[in-house]
Amino acid sequence: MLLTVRYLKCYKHYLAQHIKSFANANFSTQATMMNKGFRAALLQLNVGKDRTSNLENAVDHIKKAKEGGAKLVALSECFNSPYGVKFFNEYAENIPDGPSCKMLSKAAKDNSIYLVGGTIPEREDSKLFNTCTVWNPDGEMIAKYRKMHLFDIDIPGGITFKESDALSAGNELVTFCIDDIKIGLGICYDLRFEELAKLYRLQGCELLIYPGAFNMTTGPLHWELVQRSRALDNQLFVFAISPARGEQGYIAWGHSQITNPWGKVIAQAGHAEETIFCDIDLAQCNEVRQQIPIYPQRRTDIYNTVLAKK
Ligand SMILES: NC(=O)CCC(=O)C(=O)O
Repeated sequence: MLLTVRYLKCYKHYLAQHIKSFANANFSTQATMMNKGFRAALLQLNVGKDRTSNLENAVDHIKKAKEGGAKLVALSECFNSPYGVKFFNEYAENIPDGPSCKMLSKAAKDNSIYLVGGTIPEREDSKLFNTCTVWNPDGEMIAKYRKMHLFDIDIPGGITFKESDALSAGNELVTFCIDDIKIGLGICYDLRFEELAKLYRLQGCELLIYPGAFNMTTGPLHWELVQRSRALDNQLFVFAISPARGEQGYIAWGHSQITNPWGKVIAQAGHAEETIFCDIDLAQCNEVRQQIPIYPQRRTDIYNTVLAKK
């Protein structure tokens, strides 16, 4: 029932978009839309301590991404502030009234794009969250996702990080639609949790977007691998967007990436500031799902029996 309501919501949105775009059609030759797809741009940006310059840099790159034909533009985890437990409180903002959201809304509207606003530290009452917002081409916030799995790890001689010292975890899956394409949201460490991705697949998603910031210990071994795993297991596209690699504080791995439903990496950045563009053909999801039909072949009868005993 819930799924039907969600599908209808997507479909309603799809119809509204098409009626609107038909009315506004200028029959330009710019090929930003394909059959069932769009051009995406992932912005891997330098991030420093000055929030205003981080926001200005993002605005600049969003404009360039639009000029490059992107219909969807996505930013990284903590694109507006340094990533670190000691910084979350200092940089936290109310959503949607804080300066970062104001900028995201305006940038989406000025450029008439869908904008996945990376993440920002969010304050609500006495709690802080690591939160991703999504904006439509009218500058309206259409989704808000709070990181569900907090990044708490301890690798001696590598990295120790405890997000839960400052942040609270979100408790909700969040999706949004572009035309009839359903997109699920996660944030960085969420990538490691296959169950989350599977639930999104079961809700009908064809693309998962994870603003992230892997580190120099786990990044080389796991960043590409976990994305390919989520994409292959669920036969959908995965986008992950990192900040560019800095020189001090938390050093991000970089390598923002787009993986297709075959599990193939189809675009990947280096570690410096860079925008990657990619034309996404969502028809590939159905193609893989038909040719290797693992979903209907799952033995949920067995899985559920075993799980019930746990
Ligand atoms: N920001 C994060 O959640 C980092 C996740 C990470 O680096 C990992 O190894 O997982």
